[in-house]
Amino acid sequence: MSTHHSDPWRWRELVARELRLAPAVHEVPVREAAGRVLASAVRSPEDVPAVAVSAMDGFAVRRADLLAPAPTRLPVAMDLPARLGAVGALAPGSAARIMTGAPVPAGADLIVEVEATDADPRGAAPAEVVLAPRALPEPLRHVRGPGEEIARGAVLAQAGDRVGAGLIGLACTLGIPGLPVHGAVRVGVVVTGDELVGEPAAAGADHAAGTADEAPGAVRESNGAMLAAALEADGCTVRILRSGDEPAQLEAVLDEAADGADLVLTTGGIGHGAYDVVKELLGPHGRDTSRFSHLALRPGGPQGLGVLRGGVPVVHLPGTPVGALVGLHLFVRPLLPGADAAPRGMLLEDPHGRIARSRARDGLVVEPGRTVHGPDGSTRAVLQDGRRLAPYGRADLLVLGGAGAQTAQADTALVVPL
Ligand SMILES: Nc1nc2c(c(=O)[nH]1)N[C@H]1C(S)=C(S)[C@@H](COP(=O)(O)OP(=O)(O)OC[C@H]3O[C@@H](n4cnc5c(N)ncnc54)[C@H](O)[C@@H]3O)O[C@H]1N2
Ligand code: MOO
Repeated sequence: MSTHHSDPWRWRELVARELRLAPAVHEVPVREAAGRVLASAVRSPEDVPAVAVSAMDGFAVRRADLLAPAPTRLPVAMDLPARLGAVGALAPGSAARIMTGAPVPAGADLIVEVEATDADPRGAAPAEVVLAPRALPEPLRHVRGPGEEIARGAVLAQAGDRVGAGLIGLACTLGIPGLPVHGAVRVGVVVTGDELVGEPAAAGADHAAGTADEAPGAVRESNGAMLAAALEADGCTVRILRSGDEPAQLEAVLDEAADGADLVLTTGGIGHGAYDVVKELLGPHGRDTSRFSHLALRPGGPQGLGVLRGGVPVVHLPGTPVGALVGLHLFVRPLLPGADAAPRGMLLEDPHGRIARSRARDGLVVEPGRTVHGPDGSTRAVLQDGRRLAPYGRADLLVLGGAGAQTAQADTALVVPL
């Protein structure tokens, strides 16, 4: 790969900087927010607990009344279950039987757990109790103060977090009725090429079986369904459209794709040939609204980005299916709210040393890998055998090699989950 090719990491930054997706934001009822991506941070509207409550079943007392370590006999003046209703003050020289979660009466400053008394934990409250803690408890022992669990204003989750069961429980605890989540990112995928045959693969459609033999040079369209599968896994909704290699046709198809979309992707037509329709229409000799580059990246070298009519961002991916898939994962997924696209280090099993050898090359070299969990608790990326497309049948990782993916440990590679 020659050195004039641009750095893929810088391209990734450029795409993220220039193309901002603005998917709709909805406030949805808490139960419907599960699995969606937060559009803004969620803060606690109140203190939890709202007032001081007991953390133990036992007796609320005034510390000054305890003779500990000697036992103390006190009359039981109140019985406080964890129920609704106002709680009066505790008279000096008396105890209140109290249950876990019940508000601590004014005047009481600690709880003696029932195990440290002579009281029967069941049945009616006794008239008197002997309190025998081993030592004099610290002030506020077993009292949970206001805001001790959750302080009012505390950030419970950040924008971009996926809503999980924990946040749903918190929202219910706090009486938060709805959460602000992103609507699905609507993506128009435009596949280009006069050689493509078969119906564009609508979700659930029986995909174009047998049609490739109908004409010499025909290629079954596969990028649409492949990219849609990856995008839908990130919660996007996808429309697949097709264009031939005529700029006028592509122009009309792009207008249609951009209508109601947050993002448009194209595949094909960005190489160095005579019929590169995407480049011809949108590049410097056409509308000049997209820029194109050949990155030091294999596969997926040719890439582009721009803005369509109506301000809709567009990413141009190469036509080769593996190049398009790599481009999607490296450059498009980082734009999608909640997508898990960050490269991470993983132990690598590479029996033929392909990644190690690739490190002599510029930029990034991408190979398909599969996650394997060892009996020793280790997780490893195992490189899949085969050329180009075939090993992607079982791949769940992109394994990054080349000089642009050096890691500190030789047995570790950067991977991106597929
Ligand atoms: N002179 C040079 N030629 C090429 C270079 C180069 O550096 N110098 N780079 C090569 C690389 S790398 C790639 S990748 C391709 C990119 O070209 P395009 O993005 O214009 O892709 P197409 O030519 O349209 O298609 C390439 C290949 O993929 C098949 N294809 C396209 N779309 C689909 C689809 N939707 N489903 C299935 N298959 C598809 C298409 O039939 C071609 O076989 O440029 C190289 N050339
Ligand atoms: O960059 Mo291309 O054919 O290697 O996808």
